[in-house]
Amino acid sequence: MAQSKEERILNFVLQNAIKGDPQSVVDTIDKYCSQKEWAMNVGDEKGLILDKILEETKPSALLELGTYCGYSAVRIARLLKPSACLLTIEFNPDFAAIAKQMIEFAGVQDKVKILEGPSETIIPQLKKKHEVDTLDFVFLDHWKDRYLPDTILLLEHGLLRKGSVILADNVVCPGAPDFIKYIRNNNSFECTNYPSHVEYMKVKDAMEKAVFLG
Ligand SMILES: O=C(NCCCCc1cc2ccncc2s1)c1cc(-c2ccc(F)cc2)cc(O)c1O
Ligand SMILES: [Mg+2]
Repeated sequence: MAQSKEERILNFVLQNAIKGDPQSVVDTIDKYCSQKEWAMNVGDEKGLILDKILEETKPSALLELGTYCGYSAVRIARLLKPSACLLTIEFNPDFAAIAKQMIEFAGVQDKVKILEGPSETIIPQLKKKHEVDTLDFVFLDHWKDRYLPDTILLLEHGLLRKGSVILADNVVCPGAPDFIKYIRNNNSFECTNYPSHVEYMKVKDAMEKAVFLG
C-alpha cells in the first residue's frame, strides 16, 4: 500500500528527531514540511505566536479542534505545566493514528488526549464524558466553516469562562469570514489580530485571539 504524506512525515520524525524531546519533533516536522512536502501544520512562524499567547495565558484545561499529525498538540504540550491537559479532536481516523504515534514519540502523551470524531458531536460531551469544567484555552484549526458554529456550541454548553482564550488559525487563508464578523462584533469578546503567513509559504495569513469577557 502506498504511504500517505502523513505517514512519510511521521517516519521522518521517527528516524530524525530525538525520542522524548518535543522541541526536536516540532523542528523536524517543520524541516520536512518546508523542504520536502507542504502540510497544514500551524508551522514555525505562527507557532511562535501560539507559544507567546500560551506563555501569557498559562492554561490548565485546553481544547484543540483539528489534530492532523499532532504538530500543534506537541507544540502546545511542550509548554504546559505537568497538571495541565490538552484535549484534541480529530475526525479523520488515519490522522488520529499518526498523531497518537507523534505525541507518544515526543513524550507528551500524559498531557494530551486525542478524541476521535466530529467536533459538533464531541463538544456537547466534554463536561459529562470528559470531565471538563471550563476551558482556559481553545485552538481552532479544523474546518474553517466550523469555527463559528463550534464557538457557539462552546458558549451554549457553558465551556467558556471569563478570561477564556480562543485562538483561531487561518483567519485570512483559507479564511473564516463568518467567524471573524461574529466575534469582532460581539461585545462579549475582546479580539486581537496577529498577521503572519501560511505555514511554509509567502502567502499572507493571520491568527485571531478572542478573549471571552463573560
Ligand atoms: O483546512 C485546513 N485545516 C482543517 C483540516 C480539517 C480537519 C478537520 C478536523 C476536524 C475535527 C473535528 N471535527 C471536524 C474536523 S475537520 C487548513 C488548510 C490550510 C491551507 C492553506 C493554504 C492552501 F492553499 C491550502 C490549505 C492551512 C491550514 O493551516 C489549515 O489548518
Ligand atoms: Mg491551520
